Amino acid sequence: MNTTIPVLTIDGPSGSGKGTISRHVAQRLGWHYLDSGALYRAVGVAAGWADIDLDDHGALVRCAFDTQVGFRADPGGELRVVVNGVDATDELRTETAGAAASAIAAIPEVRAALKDRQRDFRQLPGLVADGRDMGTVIFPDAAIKVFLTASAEERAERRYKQLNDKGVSVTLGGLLREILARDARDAQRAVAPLRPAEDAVRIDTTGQGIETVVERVLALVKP
Ligand SMILES: Nc1ncnc2c1ncn2[C@@H]1O[C@H](COP(=O)(O)OP(=O)(O)OP(=O)(O)O)[C@@H](O)[C@H]1O
Ligand SMILES: Nc1ccn([C@H]2C[C@H](O)[C@@H](COP(=O)(O)O)O2)c(=O)n1
Repeated sequence: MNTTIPVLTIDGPSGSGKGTISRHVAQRLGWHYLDSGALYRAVGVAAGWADIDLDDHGALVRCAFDTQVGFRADPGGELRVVVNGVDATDELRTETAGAAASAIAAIPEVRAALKDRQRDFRQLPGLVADGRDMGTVIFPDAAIKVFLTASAEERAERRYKQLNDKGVSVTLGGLLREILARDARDAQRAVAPLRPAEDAVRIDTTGQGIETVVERVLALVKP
Protein backbone atom coordinates (compact mmCIF):
# COMPACT_ATOMS: atom_id res chain seq x y z
CA MET A 1 0.00 0.00 0.00
CA ASN A 2 1.38 3.45 -0.89
CA THR A 3 1.30 5.31 2.39
CA THR A 4 3.08 8.47 1.23
CA ILE A 5 0.11 9.89 -0.70
CA PRO A 6 -2.29 11.77 1.61
CA VAL A 7 -5.80 10.44 2.07
CA LEU A 8 -8.82 12.05 3.73
CA THR A 9 -11.58 9.53 4.46
CA ILE A 10 -15.21 10.54 4.92
CA ASP A 11 -17.46 7.75 6.19
CA GLY A 12 -21.00 7.87 7.47
CA PRO A 13 -24.55 6.64 7.03
CA SER A 14 -26.75 7.16 3.99
CA GLY A 15 -27.69 10.80 3.36
CA SER A 16 -25.21 12.22 5.88
CA GLY A 17 -23.69 14.22 3.01
CA LYS A 18 -20.51 12.18 2.41
CA GLY A 19 -20.64 12.49 -1.37
CA THR A 20 -21.52 16.18 -1.45
CA ILE A 21 -18.94 17.18 1.14
CA SER A 22 -16.24 14.92 -0.33
CA ARG A 23 -16.68 16.34 -3.83
CA HIS A 24 -16.47 19.94 -2.57
CA VAL A 25 -13.45 19.21 -0.39
CA ALA A 26 -11.66 17.30 -3.17
CA GLN A 27 -12.29 20.18 -5.55
CA ARG A 28 -11.02 22.77 -3.08
CA LEU A 29 -7.87 20.72 -2.38
CA GLY A 30 -7.34 19.71 -6.01
CA TRP A 31 -7.31 16.06 -4.88
CA HIS A 32 -8.82 12.97 -6.50
CA TYR A 33 -12.18 11.67 -5.31
CA LEU A 34 -13.36 8.10 -4.72
CA ASP A 35 -17.10 7.41 -4.43
CA SER A 36 -16.77 3.85 -3.11
CA GLY A 37 -20.54 3.43 -2.82
CA ALA A 38 -20.77 3.84 -6.59
CA LEU A 39 -18.67 0.68 -7.00
CA TYR A 40 -21.07 -1.36 -4.84
CA ARG A 41 -24.05 0.22 -6.60
CA ALA A 42 -22.48 -0.59 -10.00
CA VAL A 43 -22.04 -4.26 -9.09
CA GLY A 44 -25.65 -4.39 -7.84
CA VAL A 45 -26.97 -2.79 -11.02
CA ALA A 46 -24.79 -4.98 -13.27
CA ALA A 47 -26.04 -8.03 -11.38
CA GLY A 48 -29.62 -6.88 -12.03
CA TRP A 49 -28.90 -6.45 -15.75
CA ALA A 50 -27.52 -10.01 -15.81
CA ASP A 51 -30.52 -11.38 -13.87
CA ILE A 52 -28.27 -12.56 -11.05
CA ASP A 53 -30.18 -13.41 -7.89
CA LEU A 54 -29.03 -11.50 -4.81
CA ASP A 55 -28.80 -14.87 -3.01
CA ASP A 56 -26.35 -16.28 -5.59
CA HIS A 57 -23.14 -15.24 -3.84
CA GLY A 58 -20.81 -17.03 -6.26
CA ALA A 59 -22.28 -15.21 -9.27
CA LEU A 60 -22.20 -11.89 -7.39
CA VAL A 61 -18.52 -12.28 -6.57
CA ARG A 62 -17.75 -13.04 -10.26
CA CYS A 63 -19.85 -10.00 -11.16
CA ALA A 64 -17.81 -7.84 -8.73
CA PHE A 65 -14.58 -8.91 -10.44
CA ASP A 66 -15.99 -8.52 -13.97
CA THR A 67 -17.93 -5.26 -13.75
CA GLN A 68 -16.14 -2.38 -15.42
CA VAL A 69 -16.75 0.96 -13.70
CA GLY A 70 -15.55 4.28 -15.11
CA PHE A 71 -15.92 7.79 -13.69
CA ARG A 72 -15.90 10.91 -15.86
CA ALA A 73 -16.99 14.53 -15.45
CA ASP A 74 -19.68 15.79 -17.85
CA PRO A 75 -19.30 19.28 -19.42
CA GLY A 76 -21.08 20.80 -16.38
CA GLY A 77 -18.57 19.17 -14.03
CA GLU A 78 -21.06 16.56 -12.74
CA LEU A 79 -19.60 13.11 -12.12
CA ARG A 80 -20.99 10.43 -14.47
CA VAL A 81 -20.57 6.73 -13.77
CA VAL A 82 -20.20 4.33 -16.70
CA VAL A 83 -20.92 0.65 -15.98
CA ASN A 84 -19.83 -1.89 -18.58
CA GLY A 85 -19.82 0.90 -21.17
CA VAL A 86 -23.27 2.28 -20.26
CA ASP A 87 -23.83 5.63 -18.51
CA ALA A 88 -25.72 4.31 -15.46
CA THR A 89 -25.48 7.45 -13.31
CA ASP A 90 -29.24 7.94 -12.85
CA GLU A 91 -30.00 4.26 -12.26
CA LEU A 92 -27.21 4.05 -9.68
CA ARG A 93 -28.71 6.86 -7.59
CA THR A 94 -32.12 5.15 -7.09
CA GLU A 95 -33.12 3.78 -3.69
CA THR A 96 -33.45 0.34 -5.35
CA ALA A 97 -29.79 0.46 -6.39
CA GLY A 98 -28.82 1.64 -2.90
CA ALA A 99 -30.65 -1.26 -1.27
CA ALA A 100 -29.10 -3.80 -3.70
CA ALA A 101 -25.63 -2.33 -3.05
CA SER A 102 -26.18 -2.60 0.69
CA ALA A 103 -27.22 -6.26 0.33
CA ILE A 104 -24.26 -7.34 -1.79
CA ALA A 105 -21.87 -5.27 0.33
CA ALA A 106 -22.53 -7.68 3.20
CA ILE A 107 -20.82 -10.51 1.23
CA PRO A 108 -17.16 -10.61 2.38
CA GLU A 109 -15.86 -11.92 -1.00
CA VAL A 110 -17.56 -9.05 -2.86
CA ARG A 111 -15.83 -6.58 -0.54
CA ALA A 112 -12.50 -8.35 -1.10
CA ALA A 113 -13.02 -8.22 -4.88
CA LEU A 114 -13.36 -4.42 -4.76
CA LYS A 115 -10.53 -3.70 -2.32
CA ASP A 116 -7.60 -3.14 -4.71
CA ARG A 117 -9.76 -1.17 -7.11
CA GLN A 118 -10.50 1.32 -4.33
CA ARG A 119 -6.85 1.53 -3.23
CA ASP A 120 -5.80 2.27 -6.83
CA PHE A 121 -7.51 5.67 -6.48
CA ARG A 122 -4.73 6.75 -4.12
CA GLN A 123 -2.86 8.99 -6.53
CA LEU A 124 -0.90 12.22 -6.13
CA PRO A 125 -1.52 14.91 -5.00
CA GLY A 126 -4.05 13.22 -2.66
CA LEU A 127 -7.39 11.46 -2.33
CA VAL A 128 -10.71 12.16 -0.67
CA ALA A 129 -12.53 8.83 -0.28
CA ASP A 130 -16.13 8.43 0.88
CA GLY A 131 -17.97 5.32 1.99
CA ARG A 132 -18.58 3.14 5.02
CA ASP A 133 -15.17 1.55 5.66
CA MET A 134 -12.71 4.01 4.14
CA GLY A 135 -11.13 4.90 7.48
CA THR A 136 -11.43 1.44 9.07
CA VAL A 137 -10.47 -1.00 6.29
CA ILE A 138 -9.51 0.49 2.93
CA PHE A 139 -7.25 3.35 4.09
CA PRO A 140 -6.57 2.62 7.78
CA ASP A 141 -3.41 4.76 7.58
CA ALA A 142 -5.27 7.85 6.31
CA ALA A 143 -3.96 11.02 7.93
CA ILE A 144 -7.41 12.54 8.39
CA LYS A 145 -10.59 10.58 9.03
CA VAL A 146 -14.05 12.07 9.30
CA PHE A 147 -17.30 10.38 10.32
CA LEU A 148 -20.31 12.42 9.20
CA THR A 149 -23.69 12.00 10.82
CA ALA A 150 -27.06 13.73 10.85
CA SER A 151 -30.36 12.73 12.40
CA ALA A 152 -32.26 10.11 10.38
CA GLU A 153 -35.14 12.58 10.01
CA GLU A 154 -32.90 15.24 8.50
CA ARG A 155 -31.25 12.72 6.20
CA ALA A 156 -34.66 11.59 4.97
CA GLU A 157 -35.68 15.22 4.38
CA ARG A 158 -32.48 15.89 2.41
CA ARG A 159 -33.11 12.82 0.26
CA TYR A 160 -36.77 13.80 -0.18
CA LYS A 161 -35.81 17.23 -1.44
CA GLN A 162 -33.08 15.77 -3.69
CA LEU A 163 -35.51 13.29 -5.32
CA ASN A 164 -38.35 15.83 -5.52
CA ASP A 165 -36.02 18.23 -7.35
CA LYS A 166 -35.41 15.43 -9.86
CA GLY A 167 -39.16 14.88 -10.26
CA VAL A 168 -39.08 11.47 -8.52
CA SER A 169 -42.25 10.78 -6.53
CA VAL A 170 -41.50 9.45 -3.01
CA THR A 171 -42.89 9.82 0.50
CA LEU A 172 -40.93 11.15 3.45
CA GLY A 173 -42.08 8.24 5.62
CA GLY A 174 -41.02 5.68 3.02
CA LEU A 175 -37.58 7.29 2.68
CA LEU A 176 -37.11 7.36 6.45
CA ARG A 177 -37.90 3.61 6.65
CA GLU A 178 -35.47 2.86 3.80
CA ILE A 179 -32.72 4.91 5.42
CA LEU A 180 -33.17 3.21 8.79
CA ALA A 181 -33.20 -0.25 7.16
CA ARG A 182 -30.01 0.50 5.20
CA ASP A 183 -28.28 1.98 8.28
CA ALA A 184 -29.11 -1.18 10.24
CA ARG A 185 -27.88 -3.57 7.53
CA ASP A 186 -24.67 -1.59 6.91
CA ALA A 187 -23.91 -1.28 10.64
CA GLN A 188 -24.76 -4.87 11.61
CA ARG A 189 -22.94 -6.85 8.93
CA ALA A 190 -20.04 -9.01 10.08
CA VAL A 191 -17.37 -7.59 7.76
CA ALA A 192 -16.37 -3.91 7.55
CA PRO A 193 -19.53 -2.62 9.23
CA LEU A 194 -20.45 1.06 9.15
CA ARG A 195 -18.70 2.54 12.18
CA PRO A 196 -16.30 5.40 12.89
CA ALA A 197 -12.59 4.59 12.97
CA GLU A 198 -11.18 5.08 16.45
CA ASP A 199 -9.18 8.07 15.22
CA ALA A 200 -12.03 9.63 13.21
CA VAL A 201 -13.33 13.14 13.89
CA ARG A 202 -17.10 12.94 14.23
CA ILE A 203 -19.09 15.78 12.69
CA ASP A 204 -22.83 15.98 13.31
CA THR A 205 -24.21 17.92 10.35
CA THR A 206 -27.79 18.17 11.63
CA GLY A 207 -28.88 21.76 11.05
CA GLN A 208 -25.56 22.67 9.38
CA GLY A 209 -25.41 23.82 5.78
CA ILE A 210 -23.09 22.32 3.17
CA GLU A 211 -20.61 25.23 3.19
CA THR A 212 -20.28 25.09 6.98
CA VAL A 213 -19.50 21.39 6.90
CA VAL A 214 -17.03 21.80 4.01
CA GLU A 215 -15.15 24.46 6.00
CA ARG A 216 -15.11 22.26 9.12
CA VAL A 217 -13.57 19.41 7.14
CA LEU A 218 -11.05 21.67 5.36
CA ALA A 219 -9.99 23.04 8.74
CA LEU A 220 -8.83 19.53 9.65
CA VAL A 221 -6.61 19.42 6.56
CA LYS A 222 -5.17 22.90 7.02
CA PRO A 223 -5.10 23.49 10.78
N1 LIG B 1 -24.94 19.66 5.36
C1 LIG B 1 -25.94 19.53 4.50
N2 LIG B 1 -27.01 20.30 4.64
C2 LIG B 1 -28.07 20.20 3.82
N3 LIG B 1 -28.14 19.32 2.80
C3 LIG B 1 -27.11 18.53 2.60
C4 LIG B 1 -25.97 18.59 3.44
N4 LIG B 1 -25.08 17.66 2.99
C5 LIG B 1 -25.67 17.06 1.93
N5 LIG B 1 -26.88 17.59 1.69
C6 LIG B 1 -27.83 17.18 0.65
O1 LIG B 1 -28.33 15.91 1.06
C7 LIG B 1 -28.50 15.07 -0.06
C8 LIG B 1 -27.74 13.78 0.18
O2 LIG B 1 -26.36 14.06 0.24
P1 LIG B 1 -25.28 13.03 -0.28
O3 LIG B 1 -25.78 12.31 -1.50
O4 LIG B 1 -24.00 13.76 -0.36
O5 LIG B 1 -25.26 12.00 0.94
P2 LIG B 1 -24.47 10.64 1.07
O6 LIG B 1 -24.09 10.51 2.49
O7 LIG B 1 -23.36 10.59 0.07
O8 LIG B 1 -25.61 9.59 0.71
P3 LIG B 1 -25.49 8.09 0.16
O9 LIG B 1 -24.69 7.33 1.17
O10 LIG B 1 -26.88 7.58 0.12
O11 LIG B 1 -24.83 8.15 -1.18
C9 LIG B 1 -28.03 15.88 -1.27
O12 LIG B 1 -29.16 16.45 -1.92
C10 LIG B 1 -27.16 16.96 -0.69
O13 LIG B 1 -27.17 18.15 -1.46
N1 LIG C 1 -17.34 1.73 1.40
C1 LIG C 1 -18.61 1.31 1.20
C2 LIG C 1 -19.46 2.03 0.37
C3 LIG C 1 -20.73 1.57 0.18
N2 LIG C 1 -21.12 0.42 0.78
C4 LIG C 1 -22.45 -0.15 0.55
C5 LIG C 1 -23.41 0.13 1.67
C6 LIG C 1 -24.28 1.23 1.16
O1 LIG C 1 -25.59 1.18 1.70
C7 LIG C 1 -24.27 1.02 -0.34
C8 LIG C 1 -24.43 2.27 -1.18
O2 LIG C 1 -23.47 3.22 -0.76
P1 LIG C 1 -23.71 4.81 -0.99
O3 LIG C 1 -23.64 5.05 -2.45
O4 LIG C 1 -25.06 5.13 -0.43
O5 LIG C 1 -22.59 5.48 -0.24
O6 LIG C 1 -23.02 0.42 -0.62
C9 LIG C 1 -20.27 -0.25 1.60
O7 LIG C 1 -20.63 -1.29 2.18
N3 LIG C 1 -19.01 0.20 1.78
